[in-house]
Amino acid sequence: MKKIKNYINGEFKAPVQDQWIDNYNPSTGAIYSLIPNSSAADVQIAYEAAAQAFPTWSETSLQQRSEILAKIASLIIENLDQLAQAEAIDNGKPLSLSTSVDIPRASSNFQFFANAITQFASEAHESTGLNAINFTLRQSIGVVGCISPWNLPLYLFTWKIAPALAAGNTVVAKPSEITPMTAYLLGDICTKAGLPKGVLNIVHGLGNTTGQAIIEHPNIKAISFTGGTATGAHIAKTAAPMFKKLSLELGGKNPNLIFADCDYDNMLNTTLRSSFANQGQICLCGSRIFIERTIYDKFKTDFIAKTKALKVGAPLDPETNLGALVSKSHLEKVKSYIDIAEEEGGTILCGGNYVTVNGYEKGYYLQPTIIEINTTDCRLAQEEIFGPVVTIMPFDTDDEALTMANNVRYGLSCTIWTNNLNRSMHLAKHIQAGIVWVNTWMMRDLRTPFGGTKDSGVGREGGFEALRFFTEPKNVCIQY
Ligand SMILES: NC(=O)C1=CN([C@@H]2O[C@H](COP(=O)(O)OP(=O)(O)OC[C@H]3O[C@@H](n4cnc5c(N)ncnc54)[C@H](O)[C@@H]3O)[C@@H](O)[C@H]2O)C=CC1
Ligand SMILES: O=C(O)/C=C/C=C(\O)C(=O)O
Repeated sequence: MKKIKNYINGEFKAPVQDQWIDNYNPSTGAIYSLIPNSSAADVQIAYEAAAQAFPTWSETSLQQRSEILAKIASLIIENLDQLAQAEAIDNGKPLSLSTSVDIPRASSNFQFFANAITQFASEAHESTGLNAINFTLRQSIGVVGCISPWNLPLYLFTWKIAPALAAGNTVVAKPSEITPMTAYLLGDICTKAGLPKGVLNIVHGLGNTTGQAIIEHPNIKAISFTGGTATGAHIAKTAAPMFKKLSLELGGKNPNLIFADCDYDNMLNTTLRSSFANQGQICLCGSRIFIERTIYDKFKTDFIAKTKALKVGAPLDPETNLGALVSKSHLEKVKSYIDIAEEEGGTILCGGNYVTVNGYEKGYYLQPTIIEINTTDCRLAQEEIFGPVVTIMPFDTDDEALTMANNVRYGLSCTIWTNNLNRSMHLAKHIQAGIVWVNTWMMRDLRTPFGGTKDSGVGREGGFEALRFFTEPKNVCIQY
């Protein structure tokens, strides 16, 4: 059985205690590799390698750092087929998606921050009348921790690592234990790109052992985390008394507000994607769909028809629209929400059942599911399901739509479908979310601030926000 190893100080290493975890292929339900369940001892070794590499890396010229990151970006593209296949097998997502989205974006993350760091500047303030000038240094923090989830494995792993490295930090990173493969393959790419030993250290293992050791480490001074809200709260509780810098990108329960005056065909096709892309396992998926009553019946009929036409299948089958869910326990969690639909007063309009895929009978497949609800005060409309399950409900007025959209503990993103400029401006201003899309979904410009409000997290990733997070400002005041 293939054994994935930790990547520490530029070398692949078995875990100190020789403890391993099974890694499942979600499309077949079979164990297909083993990964280290790294202990605090492994994290300490990774930390020491990172600490040793820090003085040199933080003083490496921006040009050199930028060239190495750009080289990683180009090697990811050279290895696109291998990485995309590995991601599809490890996560269960369609190969078409990992080939067109996940792996290209992982490359773009490195290329973007290779460029961004050469443009990052700090501020100066002249204290007029006092004969003084202030300038702000933005200094690398030191060793930082990056912890990422399983839904967009290499995409989100690199979204953290790239700015951390660009800003001159050295990194101890942990990918999700459920999808470790592409992070493992990244180690070799980093070596080939000439990233000096110890600058990036990848430690595999469970959240409550390996992850816990990273967040508790007294000298890892900043943590960038993406994952569930409960885990984010636990990290905040652990790290806050140690005064660590925290960036927490957490769950979402995003509203999709559809008005009668929208471009209907574009809305319908995009809503299908925002509902079921990656089996609905993206924190930005629009899982709560609210439709203006005058087009509700038409939308309902058309949306059901399009959803029924989606093919659930094996990730490597080019015809597949939805692959497998990431794990058996996650499949069961998502299904448990479908099972409470009736008692919550909901009606399952389509889907709702497991799918048996020929030749992949033990895989974790679920039909894309639409549930009609009549109140937003129910678990289906309040809790993050994080699967191919959406709710639909009509509204009559803009104010009602806004109230429904905001009636939730999360505040990550929102999509508004309308051709009325005033309406979109008004709603965008009053929606409680970190990201608002109008007449589009998941259109990403990596320069923009990315993150949520309320229980969707604290801090912003992306662009200079990420470089600010991964640096410590120091003001220098000179009187002349
Ligand atoms: N991007 C997002 O918004 C994501 C949201 N979720 C949500 O969270 C729910 C639970 O999914 P999980 O896989 O359990 O997510 P999780 O939040 O537990 O896992 C994310 C990462 O955090 C690590 N982790 C877990 N406990 C930790 C700890 N004590 N210290 C440090 N790191 C720790 C995990 O090993 C993984 O690398 C999902 O059903 C979904 O609703 C899950 C993944 C991504
Ligand atoms: O595009 C991005 O930067 C991020 C996308 C999705 C997530 O962060 C997520 O699903 O967690």
